[in-house]
Amino acid sequence: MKKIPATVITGFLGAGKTTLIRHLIEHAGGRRLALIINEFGDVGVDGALVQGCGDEACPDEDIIELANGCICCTVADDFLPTMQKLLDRRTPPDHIIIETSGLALPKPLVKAFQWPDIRTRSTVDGVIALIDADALAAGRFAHDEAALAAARAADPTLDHDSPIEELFEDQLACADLVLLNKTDLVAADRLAALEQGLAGEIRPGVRILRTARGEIDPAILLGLDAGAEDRIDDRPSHHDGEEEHDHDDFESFIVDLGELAGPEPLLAALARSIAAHDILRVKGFLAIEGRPARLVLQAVGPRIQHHYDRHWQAGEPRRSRLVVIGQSGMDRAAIEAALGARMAAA
Ligand SMILES: Nc1nc2c(ncn2[C@@H]2O[C@H](COP(=O)(O)OP(=O)(O)OP(=O)(O)O)[C@@H](O)[C@H]2O)c(=O)[nH]1
Repeated sequence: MKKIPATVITGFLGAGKTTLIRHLIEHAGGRRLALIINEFGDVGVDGALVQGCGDEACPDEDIIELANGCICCTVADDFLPTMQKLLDRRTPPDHIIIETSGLALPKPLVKAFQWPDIRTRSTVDGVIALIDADALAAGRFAHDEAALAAARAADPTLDHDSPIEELFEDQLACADLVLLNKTDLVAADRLAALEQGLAGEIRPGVRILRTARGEIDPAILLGLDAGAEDRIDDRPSHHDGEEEHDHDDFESFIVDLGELAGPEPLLAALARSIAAHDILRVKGFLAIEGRPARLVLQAVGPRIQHHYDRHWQAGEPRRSRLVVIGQSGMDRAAIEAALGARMAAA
């Protein structure tokens, strides 16, 4: 029996994983894809963005959201049963795409494919790591020596490097292919320097390709035939030997804003909040008075983007909700107040 190939898409918060997957679906070339989408926040924004794109390659029932925290920590409870159900289907998909949350370690997920019931029926075709070239060029993955020294002084038991840098390195070390994405935002000579830097973090033989908006021929991404679960020990991780790890370094919350008269005041407040607090990623949908369509809002670091994607549907509550993800200890109350959040009691 032919094993069903599965591709793991990893990459830090906002690197462009969902955008890449949308492109993949739109250019699937007759393959029937199933998607497993994992998010750190409690609101399934990525699933909602991919759902309803109306593509035959990926009907809505083939898009499965795992929103209960990072997939690397919920493998047994969420991921394995989901895979089993997909593989048990009378007509299983041709290829499974797994989008991990931006904070997930890919290795435990690859390891899950060693589980006997999965191993006989599916294989990891490849781990693809997306890198946000803009964020990398801005030094957002490199550790800040001064901040690390201060954190160590405050907590002498601190046994790891910057959590963002560790994640970044883990995701790269597990990859079979690296996509240096968002190349539209970075000059070509800078990109060459970034590639040189990345070369030291990846396994021998792994290629780095440049992409913008995840536009790449699916034939390059799918069919790597890596069988990654069979060579798991080749993929070093900062968390090797640990029974469990946690994501205590990061946290997320939802800001509920109701319907807005217009987006501008919120966009301005958000820009100020991102500059003032340890916010890494914001995403969600806004309802704007007099507008039949929902406004998608995305912020990755200081860069905020928004566009109307589709009409609010009948019965769908017109409300604005944002997921805010950042470093633990963010001043949630101050951020909520700045954004004008509706408090639960209001
Ligand atoms: N300029 C530019 N923007 C991009 C590119 N790829 C993605 N984006 C934008 O970056 C933002 C985040 O993209 P997503 O595809 O949602 O990123 P993600 O990795 O799925 O995000 P998380 O799931 O939150 O980790 C969105 O506003 C995208 O439109 C790119 O190549 N260039």
